[in-house]
Amino acid sequence: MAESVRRLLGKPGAVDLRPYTKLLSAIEAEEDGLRELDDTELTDRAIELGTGDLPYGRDDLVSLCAVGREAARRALDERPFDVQLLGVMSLLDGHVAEMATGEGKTLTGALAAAGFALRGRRVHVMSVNDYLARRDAEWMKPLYGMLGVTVGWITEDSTTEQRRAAYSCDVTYAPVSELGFDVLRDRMVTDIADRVVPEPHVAIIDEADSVLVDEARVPLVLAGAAERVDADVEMADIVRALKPRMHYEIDGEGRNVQLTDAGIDAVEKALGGVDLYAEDESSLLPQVNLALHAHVLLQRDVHYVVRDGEVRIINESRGRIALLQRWPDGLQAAVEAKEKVAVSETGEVLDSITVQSLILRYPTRAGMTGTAMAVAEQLREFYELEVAVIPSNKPNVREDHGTHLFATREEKEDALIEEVEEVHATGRPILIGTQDVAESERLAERLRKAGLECVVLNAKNDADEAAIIAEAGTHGAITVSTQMAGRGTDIRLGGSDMADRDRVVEAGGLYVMGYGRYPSSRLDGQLRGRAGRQGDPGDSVFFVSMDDDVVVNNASETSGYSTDDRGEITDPAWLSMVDHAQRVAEGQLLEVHRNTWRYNQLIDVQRDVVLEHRELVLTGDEGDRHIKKDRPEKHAELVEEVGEEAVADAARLITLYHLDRGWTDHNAFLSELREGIHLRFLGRRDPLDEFNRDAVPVFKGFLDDARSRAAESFEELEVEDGALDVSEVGVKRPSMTWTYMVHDHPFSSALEAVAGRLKGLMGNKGNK
Ligand SMILES: Nc1ncnc2c1ncn2[C@@H]1O[C@H](COP(=O)(O)OP(=O)(O)OP(=O)(O)O)[C@@H](O)[C@H]1O
Repeated sequence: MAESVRRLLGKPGAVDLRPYTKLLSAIEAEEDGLRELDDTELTDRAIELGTGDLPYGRDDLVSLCAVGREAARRALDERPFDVQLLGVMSLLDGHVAEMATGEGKTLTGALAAAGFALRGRRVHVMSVNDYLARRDAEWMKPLYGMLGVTVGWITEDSTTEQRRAAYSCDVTYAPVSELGFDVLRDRMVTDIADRVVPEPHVAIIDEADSVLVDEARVPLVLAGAAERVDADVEMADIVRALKPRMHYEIDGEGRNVQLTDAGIDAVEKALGGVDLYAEDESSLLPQVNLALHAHVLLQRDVHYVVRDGEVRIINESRGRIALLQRWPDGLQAAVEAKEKVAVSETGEVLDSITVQSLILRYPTRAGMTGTAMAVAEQLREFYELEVAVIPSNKPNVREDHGTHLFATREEKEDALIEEVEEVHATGRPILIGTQDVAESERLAERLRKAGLECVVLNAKNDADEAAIIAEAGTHGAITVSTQMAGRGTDIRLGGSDMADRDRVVEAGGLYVMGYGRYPSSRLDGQLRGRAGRQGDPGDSVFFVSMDDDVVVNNASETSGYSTDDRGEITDPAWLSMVDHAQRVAEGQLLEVHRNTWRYNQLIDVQRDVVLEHRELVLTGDEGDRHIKKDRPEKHAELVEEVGEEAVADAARLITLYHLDRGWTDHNAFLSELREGIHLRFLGRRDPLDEFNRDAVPVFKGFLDDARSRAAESFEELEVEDGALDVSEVGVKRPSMTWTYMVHDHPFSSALEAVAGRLKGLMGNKGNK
């Protein structure tokens, strides 16, 4: 079979592309006819395709692709390649299209969005940030216009009116977080007219693996009534004086830390001789633990940077500052105390939604990314999504070399620098991917000492990302970068203007070097994918040492190898051990994801019950009816004085208030319960069972409680100046709300990792 044909059939385990490839010649056959139409006729042709339902029948699908292709050619001066049309068809079937860097996912996504929109579906194209939401919407607007489809976009700064306008378009581009925050705010409205988000239909998710897998667990939070907590600087100073191993121990994966007996003694003494375990000191131990976590597990320039007097979290999978993110509860304040910066605002959590729950609201889901196959199992398990591996337009000629494994980090670094020197001498641009900010700075320093000038890109200067990446393909450039794998700017060979392209191509293209393997092969793949864009030449290679985190934390064996005189371990068995260690790390992340999902499922079920009831109160007379039944005399008395409508309004507001108040309190209870579960887990009971055992009965009386509280408040209502003022009976909504994302909590992930490990151990025993 010819290579070009085989490439179009698809990969084993992925969606079969044959039904799509079969249509390509029919699509092409329509092209000449369409070229003869004027623009209005072309738009009319697109609109005609709007009759009928989804999925498109064969002929309509062919016409849609042909019309879309012609519209893109006219509106954007880009004629979609066959492979992009394969992507469009897989998105329309609700799959995740895996398309390599630079293959034109933006256009692919837009054509699919238009396809859904023409058949009456509202489409939300989810981006990872404001910049991309706006850029992609504006870029694709002429195309949508020619297809008779309206498009809008939302960013963090959008006003309520702008949001409403954007949502009323057929296609709306928005960052995932803003969509989530709008959903949360809508859940709190007391007047239907204040809602902004329409009923969800179709989600097309850009960077799908990162959003659906890496960020799936991130809760988006709506908080109210901001308050300030004082930084516990004293506690931060006390734990700073503790010594590792003597006063505290860190677990093998660096996910948890615990005081030793000597540590407990030292802290008790430093606090003036208290007993940390005494009942009346029960708030002290959690504070010590928070300070200890902040001090030991969260490292500056690895997990966060301090910029402009603020602690800013680094997103692990993207390497960028995670805007709007904070650690939960006291942990954020503990890190701020550690760094001696002002404590940021905190507030009462009104409600939250995980990215995963947000996306599961959409009956139709599809996505695009450069790396999806590696998480195919999770996409199927959590979202019922299949992956369609779309071949590249031009064959990929990048050479992916294996891994060089060294005994120590020093030997790895020496070998890497030697290789940089050699490759640099040929003029090839080099991109070195590091794991964290501190590492990128240390490596850059060593390169400079060796006379190799380089540019560093990490979370500290991520604002310069576009400019740095644009020039990373310049002749002789050396760029050291943390995992800034997200999309945005291409690395063009020969620099941004490609002036020197021929010389760089001649030299062999971009040379990508990984300074250590990432905790997932997907991140490795994203780094490799920086080279070999659109058929460019390029190479990729990884340098690993036995003391890299991914090896130390996950390898079953770490001694007994032999090395050559440069310290390199060439035995293939040890090289496969590195792959194995990475798979163990991936497995752990999956287990954490699964566990969090299980917790959230129960919470989601309870939330749905509340929301369903809330909807009846908001849109109907449920609140008034209940109150009338529970407090008939008071009800009649007030109706007499102010009329039915005013009483029904007050009953609605009071009932909504008590439902929301109750939910906020229940939420706080659930998160406390979950945090506390790990203590009970030490008693070897399944934490999830424990959680359910406690969370279910507490929720049982929820609606009844809210109802009786509403009745009590109603009883106290008084008529003043001929009107009812519900704020007089304590019905006050937060004067302002604010939104943020909760960053992964080391406690719970530690707990979940332990749970996963134990389960693994038990499983192994069972197999013997
Ligand atoms: N059919 C086409 N013909 C010509 N140029 C195209 C076509 N499709 C896309 N392009 C161009 O290819 C470049 C990459 O497109 P885009 O940014 O959408 O890629 P991507 O797949 O999202 O890449 P990344 O993974 O880096 O984000 C853009 O400059 C775009 O204009």
